[in-house]
Amino acid sequence: MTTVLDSIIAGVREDLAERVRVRSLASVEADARAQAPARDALAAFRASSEQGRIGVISEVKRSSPSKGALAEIPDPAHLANAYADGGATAISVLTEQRRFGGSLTDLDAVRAAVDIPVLRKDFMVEPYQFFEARAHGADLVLLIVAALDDAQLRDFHDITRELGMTALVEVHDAEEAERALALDAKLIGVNARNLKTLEVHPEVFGPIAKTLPSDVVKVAESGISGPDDARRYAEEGAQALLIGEALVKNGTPREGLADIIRACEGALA
Ligand SMILES: O=P(O)(O)OC[C@@H](O)[C@@H](O)c1c[nH]c2ccccc12
Repeated sequence: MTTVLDSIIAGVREDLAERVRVRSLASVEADARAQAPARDALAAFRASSEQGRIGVISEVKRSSPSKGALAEIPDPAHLANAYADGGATAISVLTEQRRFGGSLTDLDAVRAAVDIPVLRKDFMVEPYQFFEARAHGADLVLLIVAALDDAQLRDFHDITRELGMTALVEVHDAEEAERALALDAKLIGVNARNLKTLEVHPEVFGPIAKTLPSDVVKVAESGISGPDDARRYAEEGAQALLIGEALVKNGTPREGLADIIRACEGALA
């Protein structure tokens, strides 16, 4: 059966083939290696949680396969500044075009606007994309365990680290969490949205988080609609949250984000 994830990845591969045709791997890799060093995102998350403060990865996302159009975001740099001012630890920029309305141009704009770590959020299926991410100034990339086999996971995790970036390794269940731990991943996201069905199941976070070692930064992802959901995740062991929709649809994202962070005070496990 073809899942949503499969069909997204088919589109990502087509778009990628076009970029590879225009620009060689060697050229992108040279550009990646010429960048200033990536920011240490893991240190930023750890510092935040040591201060008893929830980390937030605030997302720049125009649309999604589950919700359709969310927000126009004519000026991603402006939104990124609001996120940074509101206390974001990092900013996630969707670069997938067909379903999420993102681009590498958005990544460039956000990178130029803020100093905090930036995540290139895409469906990473070829080494080329990792060099591309670094060439565009990304500090973090996403590795979706459900989309990759163990050999790919290891290879891509190695490339990520070799380029000085941090991988946010995304899991949906206990078995995927095991595969993430086998990589020695230190930043693990539990996505409450099943990428095969697009349903959100917030109850998956707590039990998986409990099985993760204490040196792993645990990120709760998807469906966080506001301060109450955020606080619940903090109480269940989240050190960081990944929030898209609720922030892009908030007319005052800086304040919305600050409210979420405030709501988690005193709740971190
Ligand atoms: O907009 P939300 O429900 O706050 O979700 C954000 C984020 O978790 C979601 O965009 C996401 C999580 N993992 C992904 C993988 C690919 C694309 C998108 C995602």
